[in-house]
Amino acid sequence: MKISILGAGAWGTALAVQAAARHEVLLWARSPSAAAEMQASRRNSYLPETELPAALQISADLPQAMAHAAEGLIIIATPMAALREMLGQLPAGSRCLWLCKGFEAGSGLLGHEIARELQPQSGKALRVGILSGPSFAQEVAADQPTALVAASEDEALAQAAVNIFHSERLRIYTSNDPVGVEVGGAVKNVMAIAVGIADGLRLAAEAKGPVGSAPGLNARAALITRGLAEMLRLGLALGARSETFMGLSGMGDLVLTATGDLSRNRRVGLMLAQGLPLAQILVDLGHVAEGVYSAPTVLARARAKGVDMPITEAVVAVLEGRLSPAAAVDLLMGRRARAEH
Ligand SMILES: NC(=O)C1=CN([C@@H]2O[C@H](COP(=O)(O)OP(=O)(O)OC[C@H]3O[C@@H](n4cnc5c(N)ncnc54)[C@H](O)[C@@H]3O)[C@@H](O)[C@H]2O)C=CC1
Ligand SMILES: O=C(CO)COP(=O)(O)O
Repeated sequence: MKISILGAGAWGTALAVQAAARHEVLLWARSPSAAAEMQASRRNSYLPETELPAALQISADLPQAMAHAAEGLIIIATPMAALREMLGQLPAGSRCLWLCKGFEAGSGLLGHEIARELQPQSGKALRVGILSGPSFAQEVAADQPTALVAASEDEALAQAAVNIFHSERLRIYTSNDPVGVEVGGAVKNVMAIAVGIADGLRLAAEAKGPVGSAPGLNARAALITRGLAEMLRLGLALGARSETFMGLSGMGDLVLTATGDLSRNRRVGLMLAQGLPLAQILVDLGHVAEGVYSAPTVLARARAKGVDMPITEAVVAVLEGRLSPAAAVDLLMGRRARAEH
């Protein structure tokens, strides 16, 4: 199978390395100098520990990448901000899965909504879906066991993802609930920032001496659980099925991202708790942290549907500098008592 992966960040590169063992894979980087550097060194600075296999083709030529997989599969591995641009350039009839997790800033749309918006304009019958789930790029590149879910209204496309990627190290499940899978991927990033903030406050308190009333492990479990409740509420309001949120793209990815220090979104929260300014955090990170861009749109869509998302609201207030990390925790703890569901 010929596969083109558009976007040579950490995740696109990890999946390219995995797939290159069994398929003819071309990895597209938007920067010609980055592509040339990868070609020469067989390394990518976004995933520095991983050697790029000799069989992996690298190119900065987008038409060439599109043509390579005209009869195969195109994977969009850019940040969410570039998904619309990439979808808009797909040749008619392409089969495409994207890896980005988030709501588009500005429009507030999920990936499948953007794809739907583009279909009638271009007259192209695209076949699209999402590949999501708990998957740190570094672990996938290192061949560590991982499970993902391929979601599409096109059952044959989700099945194609299984045929292409399923292996002893990478299990691919299918889902016909793209709304649920996308809401899970977008909201878990916001919750990872929230948990990072709480954990960061605890670490800062521990460093100073007796912990006092700083958030502890109880607070972490509470944030993850109530974060899942927010994710579920928004998902149901947008038409998702509840069982999707108990799966890999919901609870699975939420637990991974909220607790795993490889998460960039969690690291944003940890650094916010240290009092670092967001602009500096984003520069230091060197990678995309989608939750930063999605949080306001998650909140806007929740408000439009009358869905209560207090953790998301607190994260947005911290990101916008309207609330300190400590005040955000106090605000969440000070909410009136209510039934759990
Ligand atoms: N890194 C991970 O473990 C995982 C990431 N994801 C998702 O995959 C997406 C990509 O993440 P990463 O690869 O980790 O990001 P990254 O920050 O490592 O790399 C981003 C890449 O996208 C490129 N890029 C940025 N803007 C672009 C544009 N307008 N057009 C084309 N390319 C552009 C950058 O040059 C860079 O190569 C995100 O939505 C992320 O949430 C999903 C699962 C796992
Ligand atoms: O989506 C991810 C793991 O499934 C990666 O999370 P971060 O973007 O927070 O690193």
